Amino acid sequence: MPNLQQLIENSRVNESIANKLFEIETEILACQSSQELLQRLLELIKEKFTLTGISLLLAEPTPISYLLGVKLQSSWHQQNSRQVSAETLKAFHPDNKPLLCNEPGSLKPVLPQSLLAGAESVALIPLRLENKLFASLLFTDCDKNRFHPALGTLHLEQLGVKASLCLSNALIRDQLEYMAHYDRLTGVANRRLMESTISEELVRQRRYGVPFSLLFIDCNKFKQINDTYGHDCGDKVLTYVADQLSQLIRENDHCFRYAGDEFVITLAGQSYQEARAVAKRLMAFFQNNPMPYQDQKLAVTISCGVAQSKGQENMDELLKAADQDLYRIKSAQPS
Ligand SMILES: Nc1nc2c(ncn2[C@@H]2O[C@H](COP(=O)(O)OP(=O)(O)OP(=O)(O)O)[C@@H](O)[C@H]2O)c(=O)[nH]1
Repeated sequence: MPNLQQLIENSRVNESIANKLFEIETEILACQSSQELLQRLLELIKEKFTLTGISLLLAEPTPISYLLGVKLQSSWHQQNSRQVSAETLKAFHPDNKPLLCNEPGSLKPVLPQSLLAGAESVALIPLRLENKLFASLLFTDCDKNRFHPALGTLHLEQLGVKASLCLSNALIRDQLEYMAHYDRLTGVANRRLMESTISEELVRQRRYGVPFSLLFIDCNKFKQINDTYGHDCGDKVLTYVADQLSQLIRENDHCFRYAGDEFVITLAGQSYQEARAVAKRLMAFFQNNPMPYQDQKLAVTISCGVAQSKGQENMDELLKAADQDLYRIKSAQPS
């Protein structure tokens, strides 16, 4: 039977842990995005619970790949997270509860190399989104007894549930932000984001006198693709075009879906001649690279109109000039 002194000491420890969890929850609730939340969560846990190491194991495929896609390549994710198959992760949490282990060797396949050296015991805490396992928080400690399997996991469960709830909130914000600015089918930015990008570029051009050009792009005979191969194939073509365009332009250029089969690319700091050269390069790429579709190669080609801002015109005038150039190019093509 624990004596009174021990009970008082236990309750003091519990209260201290509850306070730390409350502080973490309060801070992460204020985060504006899921990315900010994950970063802050890991920093706070490591600091408040003085862990040897901490990392994030992300279930692959993730239920939010369209939100995480690009972010996974960031240096933060490279250093602090790791993708693990959803099946492997699920096997650690058969009852959705945290896993404690002081035989870290058995977790070697999922333990990041950087944490392996100082790990004598490990805790894995499941994070869930809409009832699906999304990730596991991975804690390591140099004390073999810190995460001894015989210990209770109530506090870790609370941490997992609270972090999951806060993450769900942040993801709703991310999704709203994404829907407002990105095209769900192709993943490239939408017309709304295009408008603010062009406005900013025009201001920059007027202030610093740097050139600014844009391309107005249309897929050739797209209606025919839809009519011949079906709407799903048409959707794949649009995604293919958007992916290729995004990869073919520079980091500070941007690709937007304008409408239907039309895309706009902004070329920061590029003159008319340079923009023409980009247009030529993009059109040639599609001429030479038909889209793999089922067991065929589908001809997918584009036409590009070009316009350069001279510093006087507004966004609509600039887009109109590029559209007229596109019309001129399309009219010259054999039907
Ligand atoms: N599959 C699919 N089709 C779309 C989408 N949005 C628009 N469309 C179709 O895109 C087609 C565009 O047709 P047009 O503007 O005539 O283009 P086109 O056939 O490429 O004609 P040209 O530009 O003269 O070569 C229309 O049939 C639209 O229904 C979409 O998200 N997915």
